[in-house]
Amino acid sequence: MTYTVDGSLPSTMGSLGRRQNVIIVGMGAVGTVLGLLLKANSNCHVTAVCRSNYEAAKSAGIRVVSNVFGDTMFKPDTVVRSSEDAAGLRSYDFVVLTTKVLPNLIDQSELIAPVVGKGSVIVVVQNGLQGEAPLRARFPGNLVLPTVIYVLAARKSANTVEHKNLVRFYIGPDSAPSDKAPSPTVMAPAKQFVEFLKGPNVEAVATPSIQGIKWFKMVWNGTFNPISVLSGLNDTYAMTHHPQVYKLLVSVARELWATGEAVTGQPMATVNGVTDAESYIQASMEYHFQPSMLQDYLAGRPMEIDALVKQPLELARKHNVPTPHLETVYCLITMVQDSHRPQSQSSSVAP
Ligand SMILES: CC(C)(CO)C(=O)C(=O)O
Repeated sequence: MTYTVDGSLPSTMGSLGRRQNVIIVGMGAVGTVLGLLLKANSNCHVTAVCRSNYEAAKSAGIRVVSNVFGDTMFKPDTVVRSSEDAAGLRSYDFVVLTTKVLPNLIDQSELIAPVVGKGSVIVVVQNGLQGEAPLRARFPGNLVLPTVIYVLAARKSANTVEHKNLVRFYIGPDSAPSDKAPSPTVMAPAKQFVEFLKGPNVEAVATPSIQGIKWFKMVWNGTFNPISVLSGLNDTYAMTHHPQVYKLLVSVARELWATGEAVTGQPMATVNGVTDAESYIQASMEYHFQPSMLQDYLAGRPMEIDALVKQPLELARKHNVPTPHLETVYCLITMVQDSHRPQSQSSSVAP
Protein backbone atom coordinates (compact mmCIF):
# COMPACT_ATOMS: atom_id res chain seq x y z
CA MET A 1 0.00 0.00 0.00
CA THR A 2 1.28 3.46 -0.80
CA TYR A 3 0.26 6.99 0.11
CA THR A 4 0.53 10.18 -1.81
CA VAL A 5 0.87 13.75 -0.66
CA ASP A 6 -2.20 14.79 -2.57
CA GLY A 7 -4.19 12.40 -0.47
CA SER A 8 -5.18 9.88 -3.10
CA LEU A 9 -5.25 6.77 -0.98
CA PRO A 10 -5.71 3.27 -2.22
CA SER A 11 -9.02 1.68 -1.38
CA THR A 12 -7.39 -0.87 0.91
CA MET A 13 -6.53 1.86 3.44
CA GLY A 14 -7.42 0.76 6.93
CA SER A 15 -7.56 -2.93 6.11
CA LEU A 16 -3.99 -3.84 5.31
CA GLY A 17 -4.00 -6.01 2.24
CA ARG A 18 -0.41 -7.07 2.70
CA ARG A 19 2.48 -6.59 5.10
CA GLN A 20 3.84 -3.10 4.97
CA ASN A 21 7.46 -2.72 3.99
CA VAL A 22 9.27 -0.55 6.47
CA ILE A 23 12.94 0.27 6.10
CA ILE A 24 14.93 1.82 8.95
CA VAL A 25 17.99 3.82 7.96
CA GLY A 26 20.25 4.32 10.98
CA MET A 27 20.51 1.37 13.32
CA GLY A 28 21.69 3.10 16.49
CA ALA A 29 19.85 3.00 19.81
CA VAL A 30 16.70 4.77 18.59
CA GLY A 31 16.53 2.82 15.32
CA THR A 32 16.97 -0.46 17.17
CA VAL A 33 14.22 0.19 19.73
CA LEU A 34 11.85 1.31 16.96
CA GLY A 35 12.79 -1.75 14.91
CA LEU A 36 12.02 -4.00 17.85
CA LEU A 37 8.53 -2.50 18.16
CA LEU A 38 7.81 -2.61 14.43
CA LYS A 39 9.04 -6.19 14.16
CA ALA A 40 6.60 -7.20 16.88
CA ASN A 41 3.77 -6.15 14.58
CA SER A 42 2.88 -8.88 12.14
CA ASN A 43 1.75 -6.27 9.61
CA CYS A 44 5.31 -5.04 9.10
CA HIS A 45 8.24 -6.43 7.19
CA VAL A 46 11.25 -4.66 8.67
CA THR A 47 14.41 -4.02 6.66
CA ALA A 48 17.34 -2.57 8.62
CA VAL A 49 20.24 -0.68 7.08
CA CYS A 50 23.16 -1.53 9.35
CA ARG A 51 26.73 -0.43 9.09
CA SER A 52 29.04 -1.31 11.96
CA ASN A 53 26.47 -3.76 13.38
CA TYR A 54 25.70 -5.49 10.07
CA GLU A 55 27.26 -8.83 11.04
CA ALA A 56 25.57 -8.91 14.44
CA ALA A 57 22.17 -7.93 13.04
CA LYS A 58 22.44 -10.48 10.25
CA SER A 59 23.42 -13.42 12.43
CA ALA A 60 21.81 -13.39 15.87
CA GLY A 61 20.26 -9.91 15.78
CA ILE A 62 20.84 -6.88 17.98
CA ARG A 63 20.40 -7.46 21.69
CA VAL A 64 18.15 -5.02 23.53
CA VAL A 65 18.52 -5.00 27.29
CA SER A 66 15.47 -3.08 28.39
CA ASN A 67 13.96 -2.22 31.75
CA VAL A 68 10.64 -2.17 29.92
CA PHE A 69 10.77 -5.01 27.36
CA GLY A 70 13.24 -7.31 29.10
CA ASP A 71 16.39 -8.84 27.65
CA THR A 72 15.50 -9.56 24.06
CA MET A 73 16.80 -9.68 20.48
CA PHE A 74 15.82 -7.50 17.56
CA LYS A 75 16.15 -9.60 14.44
CA PRO A 76 15.15 -7.60 11.35
CA ASP A 77 13.40 -9.49 8.56
CA THR A 78 16.04 -8.24 6.15
CA VAL A 79 19.46 -6.77 6.91
CA VAL A 80 21.42 -4.74 4.38
CA ARG A 81 24.59 -2.66 4.49
CA SER A 82 23.26 0.34 2.58
CA SER A 83 20.15 1.83 1.03
CA GLU A 84 21.60 0.94 -2.37
CA ASP A 85 21.62 -2.72 -1.34
CA ALA A 86 18.00 -2.43 -0.20
CA ALA A 87 16.78 -0.65 -3.31
CA GLY A 88 16.12 -3.60 -5.59
CA LEU A 89 14.64 -5.89 -2.95
CA ARG A 90 11.15 -4.42 -2.64
CA SER A 91 9.32 -1.11 -2.66
CA TYR A 92 9.04 0.59 0.71
CA ASP A 93 5.83 1.93 2.17
CA PHE A 94 7.62 3.66 5.05
CA VAL A 95 11.22 4.92 5.01
CA VAL A 96 12.19 5.63 8.62
CA LEU A 97 15.20 7.89 9.03
CA THR A 98 16.88 7.51 12.41
CA THR A 99 20.34 8.89 11.70
CA LYS A 100 21.89 11.80 13.55
CA VAL A 101 21.31 15.28 12.16
CA LEU A 102 24.78 16.32 11.00
CA PRO A 103 24.24 18.59 8.00
CA ASN A 104 27.97 19.15 7.45
CA LEU A 105 28.72 15.43 7.34
CA ILE A 106 25.63 13.59 6.16
CA ASP A 107 23.39 14.39 3.24
CA GLN A 108 20.30 12.65 4.56
CA SER A 109 18.35 12.93 1.36
CA GLU A 110 21.19 11.17 -0.47
CA LEU A 111 21.25 8.47 2.18
CA ILE A 112 17.63 7.46 1.67
CA ALA A 113 17.25 8.36 -2.03
CA PRO A 114 17.67 4.76 -3.30
CA VAL A 115 14.76 3.49 -1.20
CA VAL A 116 12.29 6.35 -1.61
CA GLY A 117 9.82 5.29 -4.26
CA LYS A 118 6.57 6.67 -5.56
CA GLY A 119 4.28 6.79 -2.55
CA SER A 120 6.87 6.02 0.13
CA VAL A 121 6.10 7.90 3.34
CA ILE A 122 9.27 9.32 4.90
CA VAL A 123 9.20 9.20 8.71
CA VAL A 124 11.85 11.42 10.26
CA VAL A 125 12.83 10.27 13.76
CA GLN A 126 15.43 12.82 14.69
CA ASN A 127 16.16 15.52 17.23
CA GLY A 128 15.93 19.16 16.23
CA LEU A 129 13.55 21.28 14.21
CA GLN A 130 14.59 21.42 10.60
CA GLY A 131 15.64 17.93 9.49
CA GLU A 132 12.61 17.59 7.22
CA ALA A 133 13.27 20.64 5.03
CA PRO A 134 15.96 19.10 2.77
CA LEU A 135 13.89 15.94 2.45
CA ARG A 136 10.83 17.86 1.31
CA ALA A 137 12.98 19.69 -1.22
CA ARG A 138 14.44 16.47 -2.62
CA PHE A 139 11.25 14.38 -2.55
CA PRO A 140 8.42 16.82 -3.32
CA GLY A 141 6.06 13.99 -4.28
CA ASN A 142 6.41 12.12 -1.00
CA LEU A 143 4.79 12.72 2.33
CA VAL A 144 7.43 13.63 4.93
CA LEU A 145 6.25 13.12 8.51
CA PRO A 146 8.16 14.64 11.42
CA THR A 147 8.14 12.85 14.75
CA VAL A 148 9.20 13.40 18.32
CA ILE A 149 10.53 10.47 20.29
CA TYR A 150 11.39 10.10 23.95
CA VAL A 151 13.39 6.97 24.49
CA LEU A 152 16.11 6.61 27.10
CA ALA A 153 18.40 4.29 25.20
CA ALA A 154 22.09 4.01 24.44
CA ARG A 155 24.18 1.81 22.21
CA LYS A 156 26.59 -0.12 24.40
CA SER A 157 28.39 -2.08 21.67
CA ALA A 158 27.92 -3.08 18.03
CA ASN A 159 25.33 -5.65 19.01
CA THR A 160 23.84 -4.34 22.26
CA VAL A 161 21.49 -1.49 23.03
CA GLU A 162 20.52 -0.60 26.57
CA HIS A 163 17.01 0.76 26.97
CA LYS A 164 16.37 2.28 30.36
CA ASN A 165 12.96 3.76 30.13
CA LEU A 166 10.20 5.36 28.07
CA VAL A 167 8.96 5.02 24.58
CA ARG A 168 6.85 8.03 23.86
CA PHE A 169 6.32 8.78 20.21
CA TYR A 170 4.48 11.54 18.37
CA ILE A 171 4.01 11.76 14.63
CA GLY A 172 2.12 14.13 12.40
CA PRO A 173 2.21 16.52 9.49
CA ASP A 174 4.22 19.68 9.85
CA SER A 175 1.46 22.24 9.53
CA ALA A 176 1.87 25.61 11.20
CA PRO A 177 -0.74 26.36 13.88
CA SER A 178 -2.40 28.95 11.67
CA ASP A 179 -2.84 26.43 8.85
CA LYS A 180 -6.13 24.75 8.42
CA ALA A 181 -6.30 21.28 9.93
CA PRO A 182 -4.42 18.68 7.91
CA SER A 183 -6.60 16.57 5.69
CA PRO A 184 -7.59 13.16 7.03
CA THR A 185 -5.70 11.57 4.15
CA VAL A 186 -2.47 13.18 5.31
CA MET A 187 -3.18 12.06 8.88
CA ALA A 188 -3.92 8.50 7.78
CA PRO A 189 -0.33 7.34 7.31
CA ALA A 190 0.60 8.93 10.65
CA LYS A 191 -2.20 7.01 12.32
CA GLN A 192 -1.18 3.84 10.62
CA PHE A 193 2.42 4.18 11.80
CA VAL A 194 1.12 4.70 15.32
CA GLU A 195 -0.86 1.47 15.02
CA PHE A 196 2.35 -0.35 14.08
CA LEU A 197 4.07 0.85 17.24
CA LYS A 198 1.29 0.53 19.76
CA GLY A 199 1.73 -2.05 22.44
CA PRO A 200 2.20 -2.41 26.17
CA ASN A 201 4.47 0.31 27.58
CA VAL A 202 4.50 2.33 24.35
CA GLU A 203 2.72 5.63 24.07
CA ALA A 204 2.30 6.51 20.41
CA VAL A 205 0.18 9.43 19.24
CA ALA A 206 -0.71 10.83 15.82
CA THR A 207 -1.08 14.58 16.15
CA PRO A 208 -2.12 17.32 13.72
CA SER A 209 0.23 19.81 15.44
CA ILE A 210 3.69 18.35 15.83
CA GLN A 211 5.58 21.67 15.75
CA GLY A 212 4.66 22.58 19.33
CA ILE A 213 5.70 19.13 20.55
CA LYS A 214 8.96 19.42 18.65
CA TRP A 215 9.66 22.71 20.37
CA PHE A 216 8.85 21.24 23.75
CA LYS A 217 11.47 18.56 23.21
CA MET A 218 13.86 21.14 21.76
CA VAL A 219 13.84 22.93 25.12
CA TRP A 220 15.10 19.72 26.76
CA ASN A 221 17.65 18.88 24.09
CA GLY A 222 19.02 22.41 23.68
CA THR A 223 19.56 22.60 27.42
CA PHE A 224 20.64 19.21 28.74
CA ASN A 225 22.54 17.96 25.70
CA PRO A 226 25.27 20.63 25.43
CA ILE A 227 25.47 21.28 29.17
CA SER A 228 26.06 17.58 29.88
CA VAL A 229 29.29 17.88 27.89
CA LEU A 230 30.25 21.40 29.01
CA SER A 231 29.68 20.70 32.70
CA GLY A 232 32.34 18.00 32.66
CA LEU A 233 30.53 14.95 31.27
CA ASN A 234 27.60 14.69 33.64
CA ASP A 235 24.28 12.90 33.54
CA THR A 236 20.89 14.50 34.24
CA TYR A 237 21.03 13.62 37.92
CA ALA A 238 24.44 15.20 38.49
CA MET A 239 23.60 18.33 36.51
CA THR A 240 20.28 19.01 38.20
CA HIS A 241 21.73 18.45 41.68
CA HIS A 242 24.58 20.91 41.23
CA PRO A 243 23.28 24.32 42.39
CA GLN A 244 25.13 26.45 39.82
CA VAL A 245 24.55 24.11 36.92
CA TYR A 246 20.91 23.82 37.92
CA LYS A 247 20.59 27.62 37.56
CA LEU A 248 22.24 27.53 34.17
CA LEU A 249 19.91 24.74 33.01
CA VAL A 250 16.89 26.77 34.06
CA SER A 251 18.20 29.92 32.34
CA VAL A 252 18.87 28.16 29.04
CA ALA A 253 15.55 26.32 29.20
CA ARG A 254 13.72 29.63 29.76
CA GLU A 255 15.40 31.15 26.72
CA LEU A 256 14.47 28.19 24.54
CA TRP A 257 10.95 28.16 25.92
CA ALA A 258 10.53 31.85 24.99
CA THR A 259 12.02 31.18 21.56
CA GLY A 260 9.62 28.32 20.91
CA GLU A 261 6.67 30.51 21.82
CA ALA A 262 7.93 33.38 19.64
CA VAL A 263 8.51 31.10 16.64
CA THR A 264 5.25 29.14 16.85
CA GLY A 265 3.16 32.07 18.05
CA GLN A 266 1.60 29.70 20.59
CA PRO A 267 2.05 28.98 24.27
CA MET A 268 4.49 26.08 24.67
CA ALA A 269 2.82 22.70 24.27
CA THR A 270 3.40 20.90 27.52
CA VAL A 271 3.42 17.26 28.51
CA ASN A 272 3.19 15.33 31.78
CA GLY A 273 2.58 18.11 34.27
CA VAL A 274 5.39 20.37 33.08
CA THR A 275 4.12 23.94 33.20
CA ASP A 276 7.22 26.05 32.74
CA ALA A 277 10.93 25.84 32.02
CA GLU A 278 11.95 25.25 35.63
CA SER A 279 9.48 22.43 36.23
CA TYR A 280 10.79 20.89 33.00
CA ILE A 281 14.31 20.83 34.43
CA GLN A 282 13.02 19.44 37.70
CA ALA A 283 11.21 16.62 35.88
CA SER A 284 14.62 15.13 35.01
CA MET A 285 16.00 15.24 38.57
CA GLU A 286 15.19 11.61 39.30
CA TYR A 287 16.94 10.19 36.24
CA HIS A 288 20.54 9.19 35.75
CA PHE A 289 20.53 9.68 32.02
CA GLN A 290 23.29 10.65 29.65
CA PRO A 291 21.85 12.88 26.91
CA SER A 292 22.67 11.69 23.41
CA MET A 293 25.20 14.49 22.89
CA LEU A 294 27.20 13.22 25.85
CA GLN A 295 26.98 9.67 24.52
CA ASP A 296 28.28 10.91 21.17
CA TYR A 297 31.09 12.86 22.77
CA LEU A 298 32.19 9.88 24.85
CA ALA A 299 32.08 7.58 21.82
CA GLY A 300 34.16 10.01 19.74
CA ARG A 301 31.28 10.78 17.39
CA PRO A 302 30.35 14.26 16.13
CA MET A 303 27.72 16.02 18.22
CA GLU A 304 24.41 17.38 16.90
CA ILE A 305 25.36 20.98 17.62
CA ASP A 306 23.71 22.49 14.55
CA ALA A 307 20.36 20.84 15.14
CA LEU A 308 20.22 21.22 18.90
CA VAL A 309 21.93 24.54 19.59
CA LYS A 310 22.75 26.55 16.48
CA GLN A 311 19.36 26.32 14.76
CA PRO A 312 17.25 27.36 17.76
CA LEU A 313 19.76 30.12 18.45
CA GLU A 314 19.40 31.44 14.91
CA LEU A 315 15.63 31.38 15.29
CA ALA A 316 15.91 33.27 18.59
CA ARG A 317 18.01 35.97 16.88
CA LYS A 318 15.51 36.17 14.02
CA HIS A 319 12.62 36.61 16.46
CA ASN A 320 14.54 39.02 18.73
CA VAL A 321 14.40 36.75 21.76
CA PRO A 322 17.34 37.49 24.10
CA THR A 323 19.36 34.30 24.62
CA PRO A 324 22.65 35.28 26.35
CA HIS A 325 23.05 31.91 28.09
CA LEU A 326 22.37 29.91 24.96
CA GLU A 327 24.84 32.09 23.02
CA THR A 328 27.53 31.23 25.56
CA VAL A 329 26.66 27.55 25.50
CA TYR A 330 26.88 27.56 21.71
CA CYS A 331 30.21 29.31 21.71
CA LEU A 332 31.72 26.83 24.18
CA ILE A 333 30.29 23.66 22.69
CA THR A 334 31.61 24.52 19.22
CA MET A 335 35.08 24.91 20.68
CA VAL A 336 34.77 21.56 22.45
CA GLN A 337 33.75 19.99 19.17
CA ASP A 338 36.61 21.62 17.30
CA SER A 339 39.19 20.40 19.77
CA HIS A 340 37.64 16.94 20.13
CA ARG A 341 38.12 15.32 16.76
CA PRO A 342 35.56 12.61 16.12
CA GLN A 343 37.26 9.26 15.53
CA SER A 344 35.43 8.62 12.30
CA GLN A 345 32.63 10.02 10.25
CA SER A 346 31.09 6.65 9.63
CA SER A 347 30.51 6.08 13.31
CA SER A 348 28.37 9.19 13.26
CA VAL A 349 25.67 7.81 11.05
CA ALA A 350 23.82 5.84 13.67
CA PRO A 351 22.61 7.61 16.81
C1 LIG B 1 15.03 13.13 25.44
C2 LIG B 1 16.20 12.22 25.12
C3 LIG B 1 16.98 12.05 26.36
C4 LIG B 1 15.68 10.84 24.79
O1 LIG B 1 14.84 10.71 23.78
C5 LIG B 1 16.99 12.79 23.97
O2 LIG B 1 16.39 13.24 23.03
C6 LIG B 1 18.47 12.86 23.86
O3 LIG B 1 19.20 12.32 24.68
O4 LIG B 1 18.96 13.49 22.91
